This record gives sequence, C-alpha cells and structure tokens, in this order.
Amino acid sequence: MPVADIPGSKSITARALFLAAAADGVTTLVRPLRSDDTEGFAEGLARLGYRVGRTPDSWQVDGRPQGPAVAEADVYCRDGATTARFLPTLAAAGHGTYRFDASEQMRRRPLLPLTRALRELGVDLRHEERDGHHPLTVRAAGVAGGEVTLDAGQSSQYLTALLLLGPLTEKGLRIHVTDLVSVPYIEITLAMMRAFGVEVTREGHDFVVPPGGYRATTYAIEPDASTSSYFFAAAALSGGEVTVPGLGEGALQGDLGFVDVLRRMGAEVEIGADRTTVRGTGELRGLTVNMRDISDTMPTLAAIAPFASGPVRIEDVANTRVKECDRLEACAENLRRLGVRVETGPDWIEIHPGATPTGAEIKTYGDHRIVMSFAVTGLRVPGISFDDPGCVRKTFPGFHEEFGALRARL
Ligand SMILES: O=C(O)C1=C[C@@H](OP(=O)(O)O)[C@@H](O)[C@H](O)C1
Ligand SMILES: C=C(OP(=O)(O)O)C(=O)O
Repeated sequence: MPVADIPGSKSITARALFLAAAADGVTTLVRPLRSDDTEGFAEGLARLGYRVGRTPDSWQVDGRPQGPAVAEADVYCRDGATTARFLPTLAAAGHGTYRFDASEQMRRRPLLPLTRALRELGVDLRHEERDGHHPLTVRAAGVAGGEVTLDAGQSSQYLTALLLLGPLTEKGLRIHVTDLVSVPYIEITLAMMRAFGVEVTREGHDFVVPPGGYRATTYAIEPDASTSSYFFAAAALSGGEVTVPGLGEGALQGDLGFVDVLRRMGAEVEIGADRTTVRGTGELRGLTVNMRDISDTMPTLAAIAPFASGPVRIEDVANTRVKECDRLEACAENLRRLGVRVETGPDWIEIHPGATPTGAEIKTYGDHRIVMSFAVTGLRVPGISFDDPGCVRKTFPGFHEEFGALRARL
C-alpha cells in the first residue's frame, strides 16, 4: 500500500512562525515545512531581529510580544504571499521602520484591502511604486486597535493578517468583513490562535479579537493537504491506492476536502482518525463543482479532468487569477497544448474530455501548482515536460523525487 511522505503545511507553518514570534516565551514548531516560502518567512523574522533556531525536524522561536528587535530592517519576502502579507502586519505592532520587497511574481499580487485596513487603524504604510503592491515601508509605532472594515473577497490572507495582529493591539480589534473567500483558511487561523491562548468571537460578519497577546507553546505541524492533492489525484487517475498519514478527521486544512471531489468522481475514500486513503476504481466521472473554499486544488482537478467520462466544470474560483499566476488561464493554455478542449469565464473553467491528450511542454509561469498538477497528468500522457520544473521549491522542494517514487509503486 503506497504511503506518501508529505511535508508540513505551508499555511500552518507560516501562521505558527507569526504566532511564535509574537508570543511571550519560546515556541517549538515540530515538523515545520522546509521550503522556499517558509524559509523565506523564517529569514524575514530573523531580519526583524527575532531569534529563529532551526534543526531539520524542529524550529524554535524566541517570542517578542513588543515586536521586532531592530529599529530598521529590509525584508525580502521572495514569492510567498503569506510572508509578504503577514510580516508587514506583524511589524506594524512594533516600533521602527521596516521595508518589505518581494519577487517580481509577488510584486504583481495585490494587498490593497489589507493596506487600507492597516491605514484605517493608524498604521503609516507606504507603497513605493504601485499602490497596494510591494515594495512597501511600514513606519511602525504600535497599533491602538478598535474597529476596522475589510473586504477579503480577493484573499482571506488579508483577514488572517488582521486576526493575527489583533492580540498585539492595545484595545483589541473588531473586524467587520464585507466579503470573504477561502473560508477554511480562516478556520485554521482561529484554531491556531486558540492553541496560542487567544479566543476570537464571531458576531455576524464581525470578528472580535481580544487584546492581551499570545502564549508560547509546542506546536506540531500537519502534512500539507494541498500538496497531498497530487498524490490523491494520482491514485484516482491510475486505479492505485495512496495513503497520507497525519491527515485525518481532526485535520485543520480545508484542502483535505479535495478527496470529497474525488469521491464524487468515483474514487473510494477513507478518512481515518489520523490518515486518509484514496483508491482509484477505474471510474472518473465528470462533474460541476464549486471550489471557492479549496481553490488551491483547482489545478489538480483540471489536470486529471481530460480523463473523466464527461465534462468537468469548476466554478467560483475568480481569485485563482491572482495567485502565483493567472491559474485559470494557465490551466486552460496547458490543457490546450495537450490537445484538450477547454473554455474559461471570469470565475470558471470547463474541461471537455474526448480527444486523447498528447505530450507537450507545460508552461509553468513559475507556479509550483502548475508543475505538480501536470505531473499527475503525466501518469497517463507520455512526453510531458516543464519549462521550470524547479519552481516546486516554493512548497515542496523534493516533489519530483517523492512523486517519482510513488509512480513506481502505483
Ligand atoms: O492563508 C493561507 O495560508 C492561504 C490562503 C489561501 O489564499 P487566498 O485566501 O488568497 O485564497 C491559499 O490559496 C494560500 O495558498 C494559503
Ligand atoms: C496561492 C498559493 O500561495 P500563497 O498565496 O501563499 O503565495 C499557493 O500555495 O497555491
């Protein structure tokens, strides 16, 4: 029975690093994700003067409830949106001048609603070139707190950043949310804040965060559910079986819900207390599915859709256009390169199986999920190659080795 060795969750590692840095005391992160995104986050913390001790299996962070230990810093956030959105928010609670820049890819991605909310809270945040984009400078002088309105219809990360900031403000925060995508990521944030001693309450569309700071703890990181989607999809597509240990009924990550999509298509799924198994049955039905809650797995589904017995329509995924690339168009373009008929609209993609896909070079746009998704297609289509296979380093540097090992066992 093939068991996939999936590295830690990017989202959980990033939150754990923020919480550990903000907490009173020393926090140990057990089995953090070691990848470009999370190492960039840890390096950013170090630049801000936090001590981050790293061994392969655990990271230790000395918390500083008062904020960064340095009065000035220049932080490079690489490609990571969690780093680029969470770290300036953490820095705002301190005292000093902090500049944040990011890769070309991340510079293209928006954060204006978060900028606006932070400014509404009195934070002096200035964008150097384009409003709502990196590079930016925060002249931090603490945050008093109070009420703020936020539109998180483009990214839930704006809301996570403000929620994480809440306990570091003098009065706490009441965040009035007008729109919200990727809701399960907010559940991760709230559960992790609870683990660090903070209970957020919800009143209708408002999130009420008390002041008082965080408590350090020892925190074990789950395997990444979005990364697991490639391995589960491989089982569904090949008729084999894949088990991911460490992700079961109590999992925090909404992306584990991708297995329900595979189940609807005909795969057998078993979610145990601490493991999930997907078994391919040879049947892969077409379907219409709303992926607003689990949109990081949209490319995974798009990549196996050509082998379904009917059309696959994925709806309500407009915000996949502002990820590492415009994922709706990148998926469509690459499927067309393989000879598959595809249509897209503002927030949907429809894939029409029929023609037998043929090998081609996949244009990755430096997006790790495009590579990992089309690697699954490669189980059935010989001759698939990538213009930038190494961009998997963002969340899973060892992807090609682990996927290759699984492929040999399926
Ligand atoms: O908070 C997080 O850790 C994330 C939230 C999601 O982003 P959006 O809220 O922008 O959809 C997800 O796509 C991203 O990979 C990680
Ligand atoms: C969208 C993603 O990453 P982020 O927004 O954290 O850069 C992702 O990992 O698919």
